[in-house]
Amino acid sequence: MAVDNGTLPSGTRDREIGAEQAHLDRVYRRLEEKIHEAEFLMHDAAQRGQVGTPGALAERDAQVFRAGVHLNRLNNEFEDFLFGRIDLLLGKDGKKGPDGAYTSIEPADDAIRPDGARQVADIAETLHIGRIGVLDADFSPLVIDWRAPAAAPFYRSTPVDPGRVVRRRVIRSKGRKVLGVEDDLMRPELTAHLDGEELPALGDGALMAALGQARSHSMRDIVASIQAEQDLVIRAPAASVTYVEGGPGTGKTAVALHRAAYLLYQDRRRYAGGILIVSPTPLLVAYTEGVLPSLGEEGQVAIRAVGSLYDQPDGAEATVYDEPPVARVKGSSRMLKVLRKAARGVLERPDAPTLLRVVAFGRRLELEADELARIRQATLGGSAPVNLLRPRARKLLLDALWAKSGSANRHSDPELAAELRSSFDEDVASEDAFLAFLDAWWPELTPRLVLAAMADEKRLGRWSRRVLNPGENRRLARSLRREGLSVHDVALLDELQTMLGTPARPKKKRELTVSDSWGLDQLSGLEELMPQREETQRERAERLAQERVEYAHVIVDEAQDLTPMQWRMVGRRGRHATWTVVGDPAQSSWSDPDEAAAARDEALGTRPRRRFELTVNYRNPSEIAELAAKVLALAMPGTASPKAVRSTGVEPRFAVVPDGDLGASVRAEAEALLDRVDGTIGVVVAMRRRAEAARWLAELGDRVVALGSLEAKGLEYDATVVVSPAEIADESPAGLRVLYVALTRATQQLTVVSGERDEPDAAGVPDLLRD
Ligand SMILES: Nc1ncnc2c1ncn2[C@@H]1O[C@H](COP(=O)(O)OP(=O)(O)OP(=O)(O)O)[C@@H](O)[C@H]1O
Repeated sequence: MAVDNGTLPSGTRDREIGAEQAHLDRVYRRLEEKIHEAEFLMHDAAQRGQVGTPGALAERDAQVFRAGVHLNRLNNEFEDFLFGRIDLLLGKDGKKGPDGAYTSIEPADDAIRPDGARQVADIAETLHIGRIGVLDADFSPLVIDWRAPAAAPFYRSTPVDPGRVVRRRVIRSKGRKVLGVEDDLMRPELTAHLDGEELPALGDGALMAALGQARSHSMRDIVASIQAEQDLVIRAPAASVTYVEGGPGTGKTAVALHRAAYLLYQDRRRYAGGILIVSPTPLLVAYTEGVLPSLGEEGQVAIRAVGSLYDQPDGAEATVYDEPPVARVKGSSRMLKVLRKAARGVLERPDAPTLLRVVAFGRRLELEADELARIRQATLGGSAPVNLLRPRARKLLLDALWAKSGSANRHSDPELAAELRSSFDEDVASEDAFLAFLDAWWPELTPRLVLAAMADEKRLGRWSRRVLNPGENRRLARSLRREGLSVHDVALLDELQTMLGTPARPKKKRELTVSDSWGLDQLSGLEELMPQREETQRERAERLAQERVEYAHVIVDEAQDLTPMQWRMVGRRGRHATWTVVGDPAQSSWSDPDEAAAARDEALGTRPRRRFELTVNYRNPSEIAELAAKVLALAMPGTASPKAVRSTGVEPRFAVVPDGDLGASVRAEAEALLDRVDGTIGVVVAMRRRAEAARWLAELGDRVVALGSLEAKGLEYDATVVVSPAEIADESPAGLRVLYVALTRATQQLTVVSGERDEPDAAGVPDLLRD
């Protein structure tokens, strides 16, 4: 095989790029034809509109909508629209699938022949892979959608198990221009010919090219370089629970996002119910938000931070992080018992009315405090949602007043007696005094109201007796008195919403949009180029959350971090869903992983699990991965680190700061890194130093970001500065695991800054990072 190690004729690269350019030109010509088809459709639809019957008008609207979306999409110049190519040997059975490609994975027995000492073969099929599929006018595939079965060998083939693939090529293009190609040979020993010419291989391979690129503040898709073990997860059937574990940088988040796009492609009808991706922080949501649109999927997927899963009526967002001891209480399933008592006990307010006085049948009737308390207790028996018990409370009040009125024995005839009772009820229940009393005595409760009541330490103490100790009770009440919602409060609010229930109200009918009226059945021909919805991802997420619907598939990223209460909240959104759960126990910031695992199992129910493991670290160079492994050995002895796939030759740097001068030193280290890397720099500090660190770095521009250790979850930077490992490790019972997360965020360079507390040695290496 002709490999480009400097020996290939100089024109080979230009010729190969020229061939790909010719193919891309052909694809664009075909796309232009499709634009004309779409324009024709719009024109035709406008004509139909003139007919004027309601049916014709609706049809016109639908057609104009579809054609408009279609045009829009086609007119967009996709970066990397076409990104891959595979050159394949003849298949075993010579059969073609619906996309026009041969279906066999294995080569035919005589595909490879000996030729003296060499093995030779002819390329029987060349497929181009892209973000969406495009068929030529004769239905031959010009571009295969990356999610189609025929594209799977592009990802699955390896030199150990090449199947029919001889050469895998990644094509770099921008708009209509091919910029370069990177080849990987799956059968390097083979001399293969295409159209009589020997097949050359150019470049160092696409993966290394992708991994070496500078990072920005948005994650990129990895569609051109998905690796075989990742592809297995992405294409796993969506039955029950797909469970994926892997260390830092193994591509769990990337795989989860590509899986969402794959599932939609596979079964759009099934996932019309929506896919929910739960992410640990708003920062990670912002970082990953662009990946699905780049894969051609937006509308059906909602990416939400776990702290904004429950929509506040006032649109408030949870921004506060609780101190670890408080977070531990709020996240624990012990809170369930406390919340149940609070949701009911909150009706006993100090300012609740203690006397009901009405006039009925000309008599004054009264119910006093102890009678009212008995009625409340009788109403609250059982576990029905409190807000739904108001009609029952009203009924029991009327019963008690009726008994007091002495009218029960006025008639022996049951019909007359019933009539009298009903006119009594009508009289009393329409009386202003009764209505005002009911509103004050049994108001409609909101989760925020109950949480606010729990801020009163004495009342909370009554509800948490024998569940929380006095110290926990005090800290919890104090945290609820503070301004702003914490991330952990959100799961409590969501639980309370379930306990309180929402009284039935007349429903506002959602406006029927064109895309709703146009069923998926009716799509034809052009759909490979069209998104199905006009809503953006964010709008869709907001609408789904507002309607509090359940989802058809739930993907949980950084699953190791969900607390038991958060698992309950997420579980309620996927009671009938299939699930993909990705995580790494070694990165868990939750202090009691066993309790969280039990809650996870409860949320996922008895659905069978299919487990996958990702084993290769694509983020950190080996120099950084080796340092992080020392903390892993302390945090989770016996756990294997993922293998780093590359090395940069740059060892981590250790800096020691005389106490008191931390800010200036950290700023100097970050500034130095600005010259050494092209992309972003993350400075990770203990949570309590977040605000301070933002001030230290304020003038360094937007390539530098200050992060609390918990906020660093899932993110990555070209370079990181980790400030005082000991401070991060001491901050919570899960501190060593949080430090492990902090140390594994860099793609190029790492600087560790230590203070006295870190006990650095002469070389500046802190105690925690020494052998
Ligand atoms: N096949 C691949 N080709 C190119 N880049 C890849 C590939 N797989 C992963 N990466 C890159 O490696 C980095 C780490 O991926 P990702 O963030 O998905 O890992 P993770 O397992 O979620 O990490 P963590 O557990 O630390 O959050 C990302 O920049 C991602 O784009």
